[in-house]
Amino acid sequence: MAIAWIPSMRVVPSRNISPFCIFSKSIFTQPVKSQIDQPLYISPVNAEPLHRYRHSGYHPVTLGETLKSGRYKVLHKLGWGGYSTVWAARDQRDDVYVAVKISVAEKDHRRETRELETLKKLASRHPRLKHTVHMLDYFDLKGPNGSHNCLVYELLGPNIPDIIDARFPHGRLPGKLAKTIAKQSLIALDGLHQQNIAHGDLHTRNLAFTIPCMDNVTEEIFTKILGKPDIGYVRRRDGKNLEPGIPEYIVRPTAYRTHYWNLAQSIKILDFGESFSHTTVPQTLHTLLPVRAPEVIFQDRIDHRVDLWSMGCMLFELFLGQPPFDTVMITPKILVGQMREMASDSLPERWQEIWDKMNTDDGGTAESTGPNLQDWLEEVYFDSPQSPDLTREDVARLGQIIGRLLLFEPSKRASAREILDDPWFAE
Ligand SMILES: Nc1ncnc2c1ncn2[C@@H]1O[C@H](COP(=O)(O)OP(=O)(O)OP(=O)(O)O)[C@@H](O)[C@H]1O
Repeated sequence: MAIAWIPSMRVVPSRNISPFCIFSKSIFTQPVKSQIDQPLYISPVNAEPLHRYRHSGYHPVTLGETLKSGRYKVLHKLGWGGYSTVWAARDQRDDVYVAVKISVAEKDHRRETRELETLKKLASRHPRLKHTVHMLDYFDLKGPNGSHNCLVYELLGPNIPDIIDARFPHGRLPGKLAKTIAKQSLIALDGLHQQNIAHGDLHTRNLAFTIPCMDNVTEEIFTKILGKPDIGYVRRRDGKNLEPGIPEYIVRPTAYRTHYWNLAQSIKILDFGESFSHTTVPQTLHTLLPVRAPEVIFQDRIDHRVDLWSMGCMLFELFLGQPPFDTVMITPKILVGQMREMASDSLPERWQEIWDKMNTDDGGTAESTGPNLQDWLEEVYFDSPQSPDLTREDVARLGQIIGRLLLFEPSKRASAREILDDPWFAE
C-alpha cells in the first residue's frame, strides 16, 4: 500500500495522500488538536520516511524489544539512512552498549555484503584501525518486511553536522578542532588505502565522535544521556489496525546531550556501504553527489582515489563549515561546472565529449563563472560572522592542501599519507 511522506513541517490535506498519520506525543511537532478533528498529515522532522516501511524496506522496531534471541535490547534510535535504521542497544550477554544497524530488506544484498566484507577484513587486522568504526557482531533478522542484515558496532556519538548544530551556532568548527578531525580522518583513510580498501562515500555525516565508555551506567542513566526518546505514533485514518510491516511509532534519532562529553574525543569513519577493493570495484558508486569524484560522474574507471577527491571536499567543509560545491538542487552538470572552477587542473581530454554532450542535451551551458578555490576559501572564511581563528597564511596553506586533492586527474591527486606529511599538519 502506498504511504505518502511529506519531508517538512508542511501540513496538507490527507485526502490524496495517505491512509496513515503520525500523532505527536509532544514531540515531533507541538500537538495539533486538529490532527484528530480534521484529516491532517504532519511529518516528523529528521526521521526515516514512513513509506519505506513496506516489503523489502525498513524493519519496524519497538523500543525495549530484544534482537538475536534476547541478546540485544533496543533502547534508543541513533540515526537512519537510505539503507538502514540504527539503534542504541544493550548487549545483555557482554554487558556493553552497542549500535545495531538494521538494513532494509532489499533482495539485492550487494551493498550489505560489501559493508560486511570490508568490516570483517578490518576486524581481522591487528591492531585495529584507530579511526575506523569497529564491527562487533552481525546477524540476520526476519521480519514482516523481509530478511534484514544487521551489523553490530561499537557505540559512537554524534556526527560532525550534529555537533556543529548543537555546539557551534555560526556553523563552523574552531580551527584547532577542525585540524584534529582532519588529521584523524586522513590517518583513517591512509590506513584503509594501505589495506586496499576504498571507502566510497566519505562525507562529514560519516565521521562520528567517539564517546566516553558508558558500559557501567544503568539503562536509565544511559537513556537520560541520550535524551528521552521522542516518539510519534502512527495511526490509520480509518481506524483499522496497522499492517504488521508498519511501525507502531516512529522514534526521532537522539539529539545526544552533547554537554555530557568534551570534544577532545577522537573521530571515527563509519558507513562502509559503498566500500570496495581492487577486486570488487563497483559498476556504479552512490557517493553523495556534492563530494562525488569526477571520474564517477564521467563513468570512467574508478579506484581508491575517489576518496581523495571526497577528502578534499571534506577538508573544505571541516574548516569552512560549508561544502565547496552546492548541495541544493545540484545536478551532475552543475557540479562539473563548479568543479571546473575549483579544480587545480583542467578537464581531461577523454571526458570532453561527455561534457559537451551534457551541455548540449538541455540547451544550456554550465561554464561557470564562480571564484577559484583560493579566492573562494578566503571569501567564505573571512566573510563569516564567526571571528576567524586561522590566519590568512593558514587559509592559504589549507587552500594549497585542498588543491592537491581537488584534481580532475586521479593520478595527480596527493595520497592521504602525502597530505598528512604536509608540514601544516605537523604544526
Ligand atoms: N556505530 C554507530 N554509533 C552511533 N551512531 C551510528 C553508528 N553507526 C551509524 N550511526 C548513525 O546512524 C546514521 C546512519 O548510519 P549509516 O550512514 O551507516 O546508514 P546508511 O543507511 O548506510 O546511510 P546512508 O544513506 O547515509 O548511506 C549515521 O549517520 C549515524 O548518525
